[in-house]
Amino acid sequence: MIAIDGQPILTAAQMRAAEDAAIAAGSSVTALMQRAGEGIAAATRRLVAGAEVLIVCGPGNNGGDGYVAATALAGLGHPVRVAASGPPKTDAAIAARAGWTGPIEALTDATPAPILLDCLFGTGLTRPLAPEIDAALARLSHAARLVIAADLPSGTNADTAEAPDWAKARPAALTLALGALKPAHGLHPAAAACGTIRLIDLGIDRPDAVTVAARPALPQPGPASHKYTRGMVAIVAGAMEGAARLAAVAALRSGAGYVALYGGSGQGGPDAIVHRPYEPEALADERIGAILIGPGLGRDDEARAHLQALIEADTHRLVIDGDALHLLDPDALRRRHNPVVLTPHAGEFHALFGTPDGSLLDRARTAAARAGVIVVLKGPTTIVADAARVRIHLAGNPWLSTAGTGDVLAGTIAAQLAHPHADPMAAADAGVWLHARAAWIAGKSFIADDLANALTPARAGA
Ligand SMILES: NC(=O)C1=CN([C@@H]2O[C@H](COP(=O)(O)OP(=O)(O)OC[C@H]3O[C@@H](n4cnc5c(N)ncnc54)[C@H](O)[C@@H]3O)[C@@H](O)[C@H]2O)[C@@H](O)CC1
Ligand SMILES: Nc1ncnc2c1ncn2[C@@H]1O[C@H](COP(=O)(O)OP(=O)(O)O)[C@@H](O)[C@H]1O
Ligand SMILES: [K+]
Repeated sequence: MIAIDGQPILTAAQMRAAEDAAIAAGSSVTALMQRAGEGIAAATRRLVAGAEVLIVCGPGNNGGDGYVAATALAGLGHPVRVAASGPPKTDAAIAARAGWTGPIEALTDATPAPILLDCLFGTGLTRPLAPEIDAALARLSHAARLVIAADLPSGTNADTAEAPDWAKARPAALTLALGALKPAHGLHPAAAACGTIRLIDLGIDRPDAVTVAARPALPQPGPASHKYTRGMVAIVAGAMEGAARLAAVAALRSGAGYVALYGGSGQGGPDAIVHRPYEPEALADERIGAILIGPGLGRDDEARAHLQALIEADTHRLVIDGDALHLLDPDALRRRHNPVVLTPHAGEFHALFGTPDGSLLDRARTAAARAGVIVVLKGPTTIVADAARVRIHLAGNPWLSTAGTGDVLAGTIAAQLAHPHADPMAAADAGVWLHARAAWIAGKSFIADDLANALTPARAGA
């Protein structure tokens, strides 16, 4: 059982292909199932302190994992019962079922136990749960002290992240992803139904274009550093200066060496922020590493002109956020040479790109490919994508749902992007990671100013 940072995420079809490749290379479904079932048994035993476990088994290989886990737990003297929705149908599950010598109850009248181990369906789900199965899981999960899901809470669609009613009402305490994570482990509503997620590694080779974000490697200042080598951020201020100031504080506290606000009243905020009048020539300064436009910019003609000038000048890396996303033609970005990061929330993303096919992960990647940019699609799970890669961030928390936290994120990303030689995708990733870390440091009921301030300890600990 291992932590999920940096781990690949595979769709159900990719998982089947990876499993087929492992089998072609000499493994077998039975061997993989043995490893999965034993891993589930070991993780369960560690968590439940001797309490009785009811394992519910379905007809496919998820059920097969359950029979292996039941046999392993019983072999260790752990109290365990098994209930099934019907007979096993795959060869490996039939063999696993044959290894279990205890009784098998019918799912619909099984008596509950303190621990429910859910092995009914995993990635092979082909249709929503029948009402009597959902009802049985609702009854057994409510009566249990703890629910553990094998691979996914049964009834979850691995790719779209739709979740069944029983699991939305009674999330698992622990979900053990088998072989690799699936999109549903990261995307809501399914992610909330999974509880804590851990991986049981089955030794299968997996593509890594889509992964859970890992802890970033952040540059540290050295003896030769000065303010420009740490990265200079320019922020275009507009109608609501407070938003641009929040972004400026965030940029400074997350590692930028120099932050200047262009335009606005020239006042307010910490003295470390430099105020300058808005002049296109000033923004051509070669020492600027990245320019942020959008927080509090307004949506009038002046704002539109400022955005257009920056996009056309193509002299610097850009972060485009907030109001600027409402003024943007994403297709115009394709002509640019310097990297661009867009930071839309779901509504802004929809207004910019409509609803491309597929899961949120596919949509973010499709949009990034269309505009030739890096997309940071913000939400309870934040997705960072370029045309080829997707990183998902699960570490934020719901206290971030307060005004101004998006401005803080934009400034944090701009600071990472401004660092000389920063890889743009890694910079966007690092920004989201630092922002989430700051949210945990800021505690509960924080305001965006507290979050920006918490970036100092977040950056210090990274
Ligand atoms: N991918 C891998 O490398 C491994 C996968 N394993 C397990 O295998 C699982 C996938 O196994 P399967 O492909 O057999 O699929 P599942 O065991 O998830 O379920 C498929 C079975 O359920 C039936 N079914 C699907 N939706 C249903 C519904 N709504 N109501 C009633 N019946 C329904 C199908 O007809 C089929 O018989 C994984 O989730 C994992 O638990 C492990 O055993 C070993 C390694
Ligand atoms: N329920 C939530 N759980 C986790 N993160 C959230 C949640 N709601 C919002 N966030 C995060 O808070 C930030 C909000 O940004 P945004 O929507 O632009 O707000 P604003 O424009 O008010 O600053 C994003 O980083 C988003 O991922
Ligand atoms: K399951």
